[in-house]
Amino acid sequence: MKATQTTGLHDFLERQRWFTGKGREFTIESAHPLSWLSEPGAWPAVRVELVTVRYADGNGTALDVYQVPLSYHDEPAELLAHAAVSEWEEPDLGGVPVWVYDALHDKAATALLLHGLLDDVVKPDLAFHRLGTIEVARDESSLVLTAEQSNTSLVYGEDVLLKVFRRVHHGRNPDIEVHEAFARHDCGNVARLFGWLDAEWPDADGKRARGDLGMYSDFFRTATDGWELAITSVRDLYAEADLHADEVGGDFAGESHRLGATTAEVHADMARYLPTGEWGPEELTGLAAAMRGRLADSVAAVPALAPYAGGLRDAYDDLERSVGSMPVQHIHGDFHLGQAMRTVGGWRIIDFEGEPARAWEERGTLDSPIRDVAGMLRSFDYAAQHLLADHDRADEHQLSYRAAEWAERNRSAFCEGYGEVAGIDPRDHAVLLRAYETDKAVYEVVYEARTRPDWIGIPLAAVRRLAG
Ligand SMILES: Nc1ncnc2c1ncn2[C@@H]1O[C@H](COP(=O)(O)OP(=O)(O)O)[C@@H](O)[C@H]1O
Ligand SMILES: O=P(O)(O)O[C@H]1O[C@H](CO)[C@@H](O[C@H]2O[C@H](CO)[C@@H](O)[C@H](O)[C@H]2O)[C@H](O)[C@H]1O
Repeated sequence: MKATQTTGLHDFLERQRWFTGKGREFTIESAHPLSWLSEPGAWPAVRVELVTVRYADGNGTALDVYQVPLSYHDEPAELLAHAAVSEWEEPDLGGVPVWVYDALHDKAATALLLHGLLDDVVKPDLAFHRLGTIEVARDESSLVLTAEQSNTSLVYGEDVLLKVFRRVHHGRNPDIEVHEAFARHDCGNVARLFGWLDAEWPDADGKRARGDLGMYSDFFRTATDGWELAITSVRDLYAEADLHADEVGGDFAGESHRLGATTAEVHADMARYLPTGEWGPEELTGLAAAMRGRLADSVAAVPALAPYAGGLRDAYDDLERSVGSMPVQHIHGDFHLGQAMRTVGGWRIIDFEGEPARAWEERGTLDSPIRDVAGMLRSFDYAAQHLLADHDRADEHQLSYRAAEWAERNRSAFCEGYGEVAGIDPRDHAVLLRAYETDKAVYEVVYEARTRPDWIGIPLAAVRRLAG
């Protein structure tokens, strides 16, 4: 690879929100091009590069593979200046100078990603898979969604969303796995899957294997996400200093109740159509050990956790001692208010990729649905507390009291809604719920320390409460 291509890709990655290696020293190990999506001789020439990044830390053994769809132009494309990657001489295009852009911002290139699906395109190392018919015009142009995220999503017209996975892995992507099972069995509550793109590329040992690159689904054009709705309700409550949560106009408890019911339906469908299992004492010991391990790593990363470590470990000891056995199944894995979209037809759940910090091999493994319930309960706490954290008002007794009241009301409503569908209120699994909530709050302390230090007080307050 020419030095200019390496440098260009290196600098481009560093500028991207989805690049998880920001702040770490890294080199571009290789860039593996997949087949051209464009016709020979056509400009722009378009293909996906799979870029392997090697990090200098961890003895230089840590590798990530990023998907970078590129469009190569034979002259500068002024309208794409914001999406410029670099310029170099491209050997696969006869060595001519090319101006290279992020293809996801280039409408001529994204058209090929739509046509690939509509025409069931198959190339030696990549294939588009379509499920049923899709109501979309061939010439519908695309827009990149601006929401902060770890992948890149495009919307074609008003109805078709293409989520391009940035960090790619061999094997099935759990987001596609869940959406495919739901689509094949006609389940509601999630976006309808229209299809996906997968590809084959060599891994670090040179072995070829397949992995998923993108997922096409329904776009909820008029939906608002649960986090936005919840914090509007919290703002209303703070504005009405003398009223209780159930007395103000923006009371959210009805929505929380319905979200609980929807969550239970999604869990029931995952249990029906995807693998399930049962964990006995051995697996529960393993689960408690994993939670203790995560706590130890987190204390090392964020020493502010240390005073609570003993109390937090009690939650894991209780789990190991008293749970005995439990059913496990596919779950969401990173469930919070931002993963629930309120449409006119009710709540829809998105993004089944699991926790971003979790090793890929662990994602999509079976777990208790109580982990998701715990995730959402933590989210109600966040929604209630975040305005106090933003304005440094956590010490105002009256507001803190109101925040706790809002969180409790909505956590309760969610559990009741869940229990009405599942037949058992998740709060009846108190030991399990406490252990999972503790595990999530510990994860959040590290997440906030790294990404939003001003918010670290939110999970730390929960840690204090959970440590007893
Ligand atoms: N089907 C959808 N309809 C409407 N908006 C969506 C849909 N899926 C995702 N979004 C929007 O895109 C954002 C990021 O999506 P998500 O699947 O969570 O991506 P990531 O895995 O990168 O976090 C969401 O917060 C939501 O605002
Ligand atoms: O949405 P992602 O899969 O990228 O999840 C990560 O980012 C979330 C933040 O957006 C983070 O969630 C935490 O903050 C939320 C408010 O912004 C709150 O509702 C969640 O309860 C809290 O955990 C999530 O943990 C992280 O994995």
